[in-house]
Amino acid sequence: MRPILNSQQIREADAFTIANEPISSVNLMERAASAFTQKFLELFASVPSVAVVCGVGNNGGDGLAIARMLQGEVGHIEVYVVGNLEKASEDFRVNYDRLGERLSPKIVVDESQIPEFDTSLIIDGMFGSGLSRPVEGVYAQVIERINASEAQVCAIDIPSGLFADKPTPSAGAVVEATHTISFQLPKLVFFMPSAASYVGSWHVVPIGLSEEFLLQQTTDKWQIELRDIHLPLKRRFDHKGTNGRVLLVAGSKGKMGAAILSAKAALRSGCGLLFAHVPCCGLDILQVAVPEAMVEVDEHTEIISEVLPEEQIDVIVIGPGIGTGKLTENALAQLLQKATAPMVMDADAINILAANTHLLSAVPPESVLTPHPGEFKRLVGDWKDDFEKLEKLKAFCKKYQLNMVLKGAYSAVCDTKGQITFNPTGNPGMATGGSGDVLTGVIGALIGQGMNPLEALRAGVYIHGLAGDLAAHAQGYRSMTASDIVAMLPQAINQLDKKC
Ligand SMILES: NC(=O)C1=CN([C@@H]2O[C@H](COP(=O)(O)OP(=O)(O)OC[C@H]3O[C@@H](n4cnc5c(N)ncnc54)[C@H](O)[C@@H]3O)[C@@H](O)[C@H]2O)[C@@H](O)CC1
Ligand SMILES: Nc1ncnc2c1ncn2[C@@H]1O[C@H](COP(=O)(O)OP(=O)(O)O)[C@@H](O)[C@H]1O
Ligand SMILES: [K+]
Repeated sequence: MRPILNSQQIREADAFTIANEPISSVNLMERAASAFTQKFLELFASVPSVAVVCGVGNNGGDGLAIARMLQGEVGHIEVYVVGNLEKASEDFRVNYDRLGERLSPKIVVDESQIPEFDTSLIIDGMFGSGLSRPVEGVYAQVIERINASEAQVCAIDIPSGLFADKPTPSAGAVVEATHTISFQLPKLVFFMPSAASYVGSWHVVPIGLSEEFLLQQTTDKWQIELRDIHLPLKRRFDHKGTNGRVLLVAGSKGKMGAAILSAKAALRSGCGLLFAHVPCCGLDILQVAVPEAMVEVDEHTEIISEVLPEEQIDVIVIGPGIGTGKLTENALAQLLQKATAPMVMDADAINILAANTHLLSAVPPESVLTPHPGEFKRLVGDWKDDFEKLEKLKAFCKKYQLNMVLKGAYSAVCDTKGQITFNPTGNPGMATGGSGDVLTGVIGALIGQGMNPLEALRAGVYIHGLAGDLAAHAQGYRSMTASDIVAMLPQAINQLDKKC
């Protein structure tokens, strides 16, 4: 997993690398600028004109080095330095001197000197991880002008004005980048919905910071990587009884689709036997749609009113489409009394827990909850910003000793110790009804096959997002449906199996 470190730790990583590689600070800047330039040229095939806007710290130093490296690679280049040159950092000065006559920078210290920015692209190198307070004054005016321009904006390391690891006060100006090329590690704020319009699409480039130092750092936030996913092996003598016996409790009148999507997803994710408990009205529907499932029928015609857990069930998946009526609430409460297998609780099962929080202590250990932000809010109340949302996620998981995935772009998986891992796969095309039901089935099947629930959660969100990406590639973001995600599960899982 890729650690997500705070600004202080990244500064220390820079310093450790400089002292121990060893490499001079200005050569590390050269390496960073070169890594940025290479990625930039990959992203932007032909750039007629670019303005490089620099502060006087090391982010600005990067900007100067990048401007030098882009000579001959892009069309017209303009360089601006915002701020007082007397306060410039040492490495900024070295790069200032290296610029040469042709790129002679224009200095901006007051409003009258701010250009219109009519280039096709702007590189933002005003502030990076050294930002220590909200951006105001002439810096804020430059940012406003950048944001008002038609140009695409590519930020160096982080958009200027955005704090990497804490809320940015609304008073401070922030660059609205279309792209961000960041050094070595992603910043925590990149995973936050509220920062999306500033960060744009982001990319991380290695700059050779000491791996030894990075791995020693303490953090509770990580990003899932492909190499972290280890699917359960299929062995020659496996049989359906050893490949996971999953009980799916899902559906109600008018919402049998949720049960079908979860059931298909579980079967496509390798589960051996799928028992589906559905209301009477769902029997024919499910039998026809998913012939592989064994259906047990509730006494009630339209809803789930009583669930008797089968013997030898490895995992119980409950929630998609079940509704929150009193009888279903009772059925869940009874199930919680009897169940010993871990549970995957989604959708209305979470809504029932939120309305009856005394039930939370009865949830079997090692169970997982899969709320979207609306369901999560019902469980924990509102939050004032995305950082507080993550704190609430940690506190909830620790208090109830549950694993949880808070779904959305960069779904956050949290374990019982409060460690959070963000999932990088997935796309906005997945914001369509039924996508979450698919995820529930995938996670249930992986737990059923013997993965521990936390590993199953991480692998499940990764596979689900990858299948979503493949579906978007095949169908387009706008047209893809949850069924298309199910259809792409085999390809996604095959990709992971090939990597093993
Ligand atoms: N050797 C290194 O330390 C490396 C640093 N790198 C670059 O250096 C950046 C960090 O550089 P710095 O630490 O010099 O800091 P920045 O360049 O981010 O900021 C410059 C200075 O601006 C001042 N400042 C902060 N907030 C302000 C505000 N709101 N208004 C006005 N002034 C403000 C502070 O005194 C700060 O030190 C990274 O983001 C990255 O781009 C890279 O070149 C990699 C190597
Ligand atoms: N913009 C997005 N980027 C990546 N994944 C997304 C995005 N929007 C939704 N998803 C994923 O799609 C799923 C939606 O789940 P949910 O809201 O429960 O849908 P439903 O209740 O309709 O089944 C989640 O796994 C979520 O992470
Ligand atoms: K920047």
